[in-house]
Amino acid sequence: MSGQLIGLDNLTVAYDRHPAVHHVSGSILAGSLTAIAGPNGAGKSTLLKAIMGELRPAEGRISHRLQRTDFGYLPQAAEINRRFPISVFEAVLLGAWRSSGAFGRVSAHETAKAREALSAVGLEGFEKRHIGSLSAGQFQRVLFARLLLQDAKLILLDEPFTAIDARTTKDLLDIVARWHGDGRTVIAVLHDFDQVRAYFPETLLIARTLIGWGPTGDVMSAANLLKARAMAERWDEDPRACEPAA
Ligand SMILES: Nc1ncnc2c1ncn2[C@@H]1O[C@H](COP(=O)(O)OP(=O)(O)OP(=O)(O)O)[C@@H](O)[C@H]1O
Repeated sequence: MSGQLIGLDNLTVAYDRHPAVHHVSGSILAGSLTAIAGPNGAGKSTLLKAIMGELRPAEGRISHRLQRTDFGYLPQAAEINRRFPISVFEAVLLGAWRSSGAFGRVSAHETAKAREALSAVGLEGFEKRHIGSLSAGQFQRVLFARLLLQDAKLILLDEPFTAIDARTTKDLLDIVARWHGDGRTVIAVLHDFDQVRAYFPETLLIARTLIGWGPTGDVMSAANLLKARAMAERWDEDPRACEPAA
């Protein structure tokens, strides 16, 4: 692992002036594999979208030297429209736009790489299927194949294993490990603490404010998890409350 890839400096992100993420500072190191964990409504997806550049900071800043094409982003399943009339193979080839351009011709090399990516996610033979006809797990495999083709330096995954069966999750976690082994930087929003502990060396635990960020074993302590839960209970009592517990 080398130096900082992304710096967060006193980052606050808001919707209609209501902060969802408060005053987060820290570094994502190049080549790191980080889970973002926290209760529902903690600001995990908001933080990921801010890192992506999809949401602008209300306060503070995000610093990096990455190009737009260096980011690979997998949104939550609910945010993806599967009625788009394209085949599995076409969906995977969308990952090649970095080299082919949005309307460019796809080279034989990219076509071969798309086939390779489909094989890596266990979807050989699915090339012509319409994406709308796939199961949730099969579709998630397609999206991972697309990311494989994209060749991004930083890969951001928002709840990639929600509603995905154990076998598919294991296969996709192997791909995450492969990205990490290749030296890519991966950040994933996850709900399953066992997965976080088993596969992610670093964790950023958030409950609107940062609770901990560092080695997973230290951050996912009983005391920190209790603190996160207590903060979430406070929002349930008063949904507008957004300042951290003292
Ligand atoms: N587009 C939006 N407009 C207004 N408020 C939003 C918007 N998106 C999220 N929020 C609010 O911001 C807060 C953080 O939401 P976010 O989706 O980032 O949380 P999360 O930790 O990813 O939650 P979950 O685990 O439930 O997916 C929540 O109170 C949510 O209602």
